[in-house]
Amino acid sequence: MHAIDVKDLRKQFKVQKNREGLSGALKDLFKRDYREVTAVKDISFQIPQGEICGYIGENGAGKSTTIKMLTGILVPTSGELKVNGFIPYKEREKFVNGIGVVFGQRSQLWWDIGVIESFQLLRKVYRVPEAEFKKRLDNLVERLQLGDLLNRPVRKLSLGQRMRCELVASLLHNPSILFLDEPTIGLDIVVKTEIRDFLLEMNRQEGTTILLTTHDLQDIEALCSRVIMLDDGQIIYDGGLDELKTRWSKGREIQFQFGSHTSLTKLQALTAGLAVSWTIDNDVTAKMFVPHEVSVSEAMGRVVGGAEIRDIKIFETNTDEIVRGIYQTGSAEASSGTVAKQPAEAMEVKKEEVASP
Ligand SMILES: Nc1ncnc2c1ncn2[C@@H]1O[C@H](COP(=O)(O)OP(=O)(O)OP(=O)(O)O)[C@@H](O)[C@H]1O
Repeated sequence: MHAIDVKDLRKQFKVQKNREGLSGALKDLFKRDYREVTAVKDISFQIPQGEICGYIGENGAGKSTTIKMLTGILVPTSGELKVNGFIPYKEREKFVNGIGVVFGQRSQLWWDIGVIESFQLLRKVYRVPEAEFKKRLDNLVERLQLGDLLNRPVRKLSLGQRMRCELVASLLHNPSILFLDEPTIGLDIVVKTEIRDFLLEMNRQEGTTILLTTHDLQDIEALCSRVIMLDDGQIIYDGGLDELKTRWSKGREIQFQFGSHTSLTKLQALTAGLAVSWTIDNDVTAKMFVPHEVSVSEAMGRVVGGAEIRDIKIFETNTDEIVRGIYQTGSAEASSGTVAKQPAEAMEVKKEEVASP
């Protein structure tokens, strides 16, 4: 059984149209016009147990709407979804025991009471036996170094401290799937690193499945072996991070430090016939850009065979730049021919939009 199984999932919202001017406002009072916004357009994917998958896309791509459907907050307009074998919006009571959720911009802790009291309340909500709760809490408190924060009210915590508490809160009932929506937003690099290390360790030790939405691609680099990219409600890429880099990076840059004075003419002569380009940094340092269609080893071989080399640096492809490039060009399908599908014809909203509590 997959941890998450989604087939042709779609979500449409009815949004009220506002007519212009005073007469428009008056007309709106008597007869409202609506338009439909399709936030998620018939997407399909499966996530096996124990995987950490990044779910990325520009603002408004449909990430949060998907997470809300997966966690039972929203009812899909059409399509199928199963999380831990349950249909989230139908079987909520059984379902919530197996999942943990952290929304980076919203707290699940009570603002004015001590952290430990919030945890105790959550223990009751999830019906975790006291002994099991204590064992789990001690372990999480140690791993996330929360010791002296437990008695403070949440409103007195820094963002980093609160986020570590949010993680503990989401894990107290030992869920097998964790949904994280922007878990490192606004945090400094030290706390971000602590949280990433903790998540990795938990995934390795306990096999927790994690679906992570983030705008911080370093989160993805640090944690995810797989990434699903959304654009305008559709999946435009689903695969490995390395493959994403290879497929969309334009090439590699290699910096050489030479043993003696060099020049553009000399370097171009060395790589004559290859479609590489050179930039001179100073008398002894230059960068060679090798596009994908040219073999890196052949290009390097030519330079190494024809000049005295002191040092070579190969620059890693920068995921930020690649992903931003894909966003800017609109749909990545244009350049890749990956998963993307055409949206189905608009469908009527058949069910309640928001799941009943
Ligand atoms: N309750 C709602 N009513 C109407 N439209 C909505 C509602 N929720 C989301 N939308 C619309 O659906 C689209 C997808 O929104 P969603 O919040 O899922 O995107 P996102 O990828 O999570 O964006 P962000 O990165 O900004 O959080 C947007 O056009 C948004 O305006």
